[in-house]
Amino acid sequence: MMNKVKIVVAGPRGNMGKEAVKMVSETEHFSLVAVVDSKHEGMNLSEIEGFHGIDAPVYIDMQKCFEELDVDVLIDLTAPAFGRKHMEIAFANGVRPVVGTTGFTDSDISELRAIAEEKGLGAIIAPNFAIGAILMMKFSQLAAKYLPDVEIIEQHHDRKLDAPSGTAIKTAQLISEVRAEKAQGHPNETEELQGARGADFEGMRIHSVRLPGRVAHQEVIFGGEGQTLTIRHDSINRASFMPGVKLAVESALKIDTLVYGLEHIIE
Ligand SMILES: NC(=O)C1=CN([C@@H]2O[C@H](COP(=O)(O)OP(=O)(O)OC[C@H]3O[C@@H](n4cnc5c(N)ncnc54)[C@H](OP(=O)(O)O)[C@@H]3O)[C@@H](O)[C@H]2O)C=CC1
Ligand SMILES: O=C(O)C1=N[C@H](C(=O)O)C[C@H](O)C1
Repeated sequence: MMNKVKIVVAGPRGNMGKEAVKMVSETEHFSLVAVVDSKHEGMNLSEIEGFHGIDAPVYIDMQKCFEELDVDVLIDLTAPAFGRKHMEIAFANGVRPVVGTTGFTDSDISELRAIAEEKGLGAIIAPNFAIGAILMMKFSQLAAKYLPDVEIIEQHHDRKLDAPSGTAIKTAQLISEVRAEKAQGHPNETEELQGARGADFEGMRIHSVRLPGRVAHQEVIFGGEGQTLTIRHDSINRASFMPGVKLAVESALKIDTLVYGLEHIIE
C-alpha cells in the first residue's frame, strides 16, 4: 500500500486554510498530521468550531511541530508577513513547503530557491492555485505579444492584506517576459488624485479593488487600434483553489527545487 503524504496545514481557521484542511482530510492518500494556528496551542482541531471529527493536534510553534512529528509537506495559507519565515523553518526541518500565501519579493524567491536546492527539497509558491487563473495568465501572456497596451484590474474581498494581489503581480511578470517596457496613456498625463492611474509595473497599470461581497477576480484588458480584448477570471469560492493545492503537494514530492507559479507544474 502507498504511504500517505503527511501534511501540516498552517492557517487552518482562515478562508483558505479551512478548505485545505477539508481537502487533505478527504484525500485518500493524504494524512493531516497537525495544524499550525495563531492560537489554540495544545488543543485538538476537532475541539474547534467547524472542525468536528477532524483529528489533528494544534501547534503555534512551527519548529516544535516539525521536531515532534514526522512531516512531508507544509501547506502554508497564512499572511504575507509569515510566508518566508515559515518556508525557512520547513526547509530547516526537511519539510517541503507548498505556499499559497502571497507577498513574496523577487529576492525572497531567489533566496528561498537557493535554500531548496542546497537541501534538495521540492517547494512550490503559487500566487494562485485555480486552473482558470493560470489559464488567464497564460492567455494574457500570449495576447501581450500582439497587444502590448495592457491594464490589470484585480478585485478581492476587503479582508485581503496585500495589494496588488499576488496574481496581478505574477500576471504582470509573465506579460513582461514578452512585452518591452512601455509607458502607457498620454505622455503628459497627470494624476489629480494620487494613485488614480494605479500601480506602475514597467508601464502596465495595476488597479486593486477591495469590497465586501467579492472573492477573487481579475480582468486583463488589452487595447489596440479600434479594439479591446478582455481576459477575465473569477473565483467565486475557495474550493476553486483546492485541485491546484492537491496537485502542488503531489508535485513538491517529485522535485528538488523551488517552483514559483503553478503554470510550470501544469506544463
Ligand atoms: N494561492 C492562492 O490560490 C490563494 C492565496 N491566498 C493567500 O493566502 C493567504 C491566506 O488567505 P486567506 O485564507 O484569505 O486569509 P485569512 O486571513 O482568512 O486566513 C489566514 C489565517 O492564517 C492565520 N495566521 C496568520 N498568521 C499565522 C501564523 N504566523 N501562524 C499560523 N497561523 C497564522 C490567521 O489567524 P488569525 O486570524 O488568528 O491571525 C488566519 O486564520 C493570503 O496571503 C492570500 O493572499 C488566498 C486565496 C488563494
Ligand atoms: O487573498 C485572496 O483572497 C487571494 N489571494 C491570492 C492573490 O493575492 O492573488 C490569490 C487569489 O487572488 C485570492
